[in-house]
Amino acid sequence: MLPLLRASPFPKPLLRRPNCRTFSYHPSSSQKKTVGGITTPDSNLRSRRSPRGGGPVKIVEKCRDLGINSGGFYRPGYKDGAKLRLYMMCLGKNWDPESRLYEDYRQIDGAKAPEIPEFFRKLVDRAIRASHDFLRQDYKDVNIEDEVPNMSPDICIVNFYNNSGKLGLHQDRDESKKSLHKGLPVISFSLGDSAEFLYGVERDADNAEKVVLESGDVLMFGGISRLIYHGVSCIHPNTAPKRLIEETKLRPGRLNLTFRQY
Ligand SMILES: O=C(O)CCC(=O)C(=O)O
Ligand SMILES: [Fe+2]
Repeated sequence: MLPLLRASPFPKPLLRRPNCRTFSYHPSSSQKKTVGGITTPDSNLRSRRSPRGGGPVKIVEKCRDLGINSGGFYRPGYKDGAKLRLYMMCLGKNWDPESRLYEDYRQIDGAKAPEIPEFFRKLVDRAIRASHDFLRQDYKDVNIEDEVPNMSPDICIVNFYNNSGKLGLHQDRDESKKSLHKGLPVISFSLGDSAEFLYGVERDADNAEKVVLESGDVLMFGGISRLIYHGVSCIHPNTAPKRLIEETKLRPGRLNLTFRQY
């Protein structure tokens, strides 16, 4: 269970239902689907090894490398002592699920957060540009900068879910007021097994929208959707691309990287 959320200190319009939109683009099926509230553009994350050196294999290898060193993966807990159903590692800044604060040194072992690798930042940049191209092409009436404002990530939270992993509905709202007010997007990369991702204007899992995030999908929520409730209801076992597993020996489960700007 997530701790109770405080009343929002942020302007109401960020949560207004009529303006919530989702654009979802699944490059694997060449299908463009509008599902209402968030953006998932083509990310180049599906190509085996991107020519510019930022493909999924390299991301998994980098996360593994960082994950076993200082500041690497651990199983975080909430205030009430319950453990999250995932392993987490923070890059750039540490985020503590118990206090909901960003800190230089994490509570569990005093480790400093490793730097965000430069090629991760480049991938984020490319994903933002891809989403702008996508919006320009298919949603001529939207203001691109309002929908997906540009941002430069200084936080990356890396989660690893095994096959029984999940994450309750929550808002990402611990970044600076300025960042939230501007609607700077949360940009999420999914690798490995697919996940059922829930989202909605309210914290109500029964009535939340659903989208399956596959390996290689990028999902963004910014602008008016920045404070959308979201979570992972389940992982679909054995759905990771075979090649990715063969090349990385990634264990069963799902790796997710979310980037934000504090
Ligand atoms: O794993 C995901 O897709 C979501 C992760 C998330 O919401 C978070 O880290 O705040
Ligand atoms: Fe989140």
